[in-house]
Amino acid sequence: MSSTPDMAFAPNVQELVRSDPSQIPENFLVIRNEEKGKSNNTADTCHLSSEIPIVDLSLLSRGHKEELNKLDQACKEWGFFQEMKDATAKFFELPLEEKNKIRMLSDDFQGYGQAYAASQGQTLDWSDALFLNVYPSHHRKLKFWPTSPEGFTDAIGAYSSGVKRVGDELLRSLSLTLGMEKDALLKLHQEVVQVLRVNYYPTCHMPDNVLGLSPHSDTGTITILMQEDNVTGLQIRKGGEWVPVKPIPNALVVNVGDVIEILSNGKYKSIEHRAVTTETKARISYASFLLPHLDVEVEPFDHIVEALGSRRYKKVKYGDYLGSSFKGKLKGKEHIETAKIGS
Ligand SMILES: O=C(O)CCC(=O)C(=O)O
Ligand SMILES: [Fe+2]
Repeated sequence: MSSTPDMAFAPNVQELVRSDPSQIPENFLVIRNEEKGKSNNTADTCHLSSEIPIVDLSLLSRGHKEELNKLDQACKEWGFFQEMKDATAKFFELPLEEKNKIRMLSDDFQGYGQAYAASQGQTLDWSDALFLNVYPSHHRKLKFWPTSPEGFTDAIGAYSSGVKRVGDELLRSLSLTLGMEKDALLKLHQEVVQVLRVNYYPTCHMPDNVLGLSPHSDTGTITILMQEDNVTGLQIRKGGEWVPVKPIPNALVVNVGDVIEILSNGKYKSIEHRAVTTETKARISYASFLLPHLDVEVEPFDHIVEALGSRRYKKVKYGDYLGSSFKGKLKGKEHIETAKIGS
């Protein structure tokens, strides 16, 4: 996985706001046509948030004693979730030159910087990010891991191991839901690749004129997102509307990614989502992307194709699919069109 972000034209957003909170450089300005005349940052669409399904993880594997034990373990990692939040907040408060010690380089997407600054002239997102490979462990490049504040590396490790357990459990449940034996998806992945992206969204004095993160779907299998409890920023597109996903304390948000859409032959669609900023509160979110090994060939399952009557997606090598997604700017659900038959 590699990208070529050219940080020369993508400024650090946190620093921009720190130096002059009233300036918004032109290349960040977006025209949000779809919301003419109303602000989606406010509460007017919040009631829709209640339609987002809430799944109690402990019920997913009811009856499987062994699974329950594993979940119990995963939930005990909850303390590590708070440690992760505390350490991350301290990291982002460090001076820029300190954070830049682990900045993204042009030949790797890992580190601290502005992800998806893919080409000059594109609209930029109002956020900075820390991007790290966490699993398999031998993918970790520790030179990009923050050494300050002290203990941050351990906090990331503990948090990611909790997320991994939850992720394995979700993949087992999804296998059953897709009509297969419970380890089918885990086997298909060969080894589940887990990548962490910590997003930092500074405040913006004109939040309706920028986007924290442009609309996109995640290219992996599922994404497990931890949000802060006290500020809403994530929105999902549902029935043509942007619906805010209000944080629920101690709950993780699970997004279905493009890989599930392909494997399920479109039965489950990847979720289009974006992040908005607010005028008064900076926001941090923690996205753990679970992906197949890059060599895995992803194509619709035969039994689902037979049931639906036609094959709608091509076979794609996951590494190629992911690699080409890094080349352009995030654009809604455009990327998955390249995997559709007839495209
Ligand atoms: O900040 C959020 O809630 C969304 C993050 C996200 O979509 C991503 O990192 O892919
Ligand atoms: Fe996302």
